[in-house]
Amino acid sequence: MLEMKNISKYYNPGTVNEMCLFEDFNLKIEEGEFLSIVGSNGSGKTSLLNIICGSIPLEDGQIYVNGKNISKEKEYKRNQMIGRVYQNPSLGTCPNMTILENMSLADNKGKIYGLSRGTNKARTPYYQELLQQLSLGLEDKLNTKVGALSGGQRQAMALLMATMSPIEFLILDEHTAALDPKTAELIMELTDKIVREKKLTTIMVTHNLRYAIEYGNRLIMMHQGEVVLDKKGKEKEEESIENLLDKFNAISIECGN
Ligand SMILES: Nc1ncnc2c1ncn2[C@@H]1O[C@H](COP(=O)(O)OP(=O)(O)OP(=O)(O)O)[C@@H](O)[C@H]1O
Repeated sequence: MLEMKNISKYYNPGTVNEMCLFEDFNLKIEEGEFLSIVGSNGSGKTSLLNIICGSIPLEDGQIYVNGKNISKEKEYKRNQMIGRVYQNPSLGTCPNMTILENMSLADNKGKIYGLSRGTNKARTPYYQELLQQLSLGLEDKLNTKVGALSGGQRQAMALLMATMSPIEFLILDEHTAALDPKTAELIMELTDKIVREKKLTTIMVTHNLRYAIEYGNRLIMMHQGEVVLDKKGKEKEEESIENLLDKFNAISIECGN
């Protein structure tokens, strides 16, 4: 379980550009939950993910994982229990390395030789088996540089690589936003399959309201650093794109947009 308690986050603190994004923010994510996060631009979605991953500092508050306070843990340490997939497919893979080398790198995540370029030949059949599940034919292109793959193929690999080592949390930061509709659909189906198989606690930021409704078992909407809608279970199942759009409109009107 992940718990964010009394979180305060300021950007540019102590300067004329100081901006308070989160003030006494609280969020609890249960083990095995698949949480979709939607919200207007600038509402704090990516900052929230960065706070969980330890990529940005906090002014105040604590983050607990299964009761353990990890607020002071460095990003690289938290990365051992977190798999993250970004909007840009290049960020989750090394374009100058081959598919085999990338798979090996992900396999070695968290180990002392984790940044080694060398590959463990004995693991090759296992990597091929994993790649086969993508149904993209990548298992036959092990020596192809990842930079030569399409965005969709790279994102499928990024997803596979992020979830190869044992992790507690999968963090998806608009991971289908840069893909064409058909490829985005494929990546979402693949995401759902991996999340179910590995029973991963998942946090997905998306601007795609249909994906937010269709996938996962909890949906929150953020606005100006606050959760303005939180639906779980049956309530979430009954949620519709129209309702979400109405909520978006209501928020915009409140803001005078
Ligand atoms: N490094 C930074 N320095 C200063 N302000 C920042 C920084 N990063 C984010 N912000 C501000 O914090 C607010 C929230 O940004 P964030 O990127 O978390 O929003 P978001 O909901 O992910 O937006 P989007 O949907 O556009 O990706 C915005 O007003 C943004 O300008």
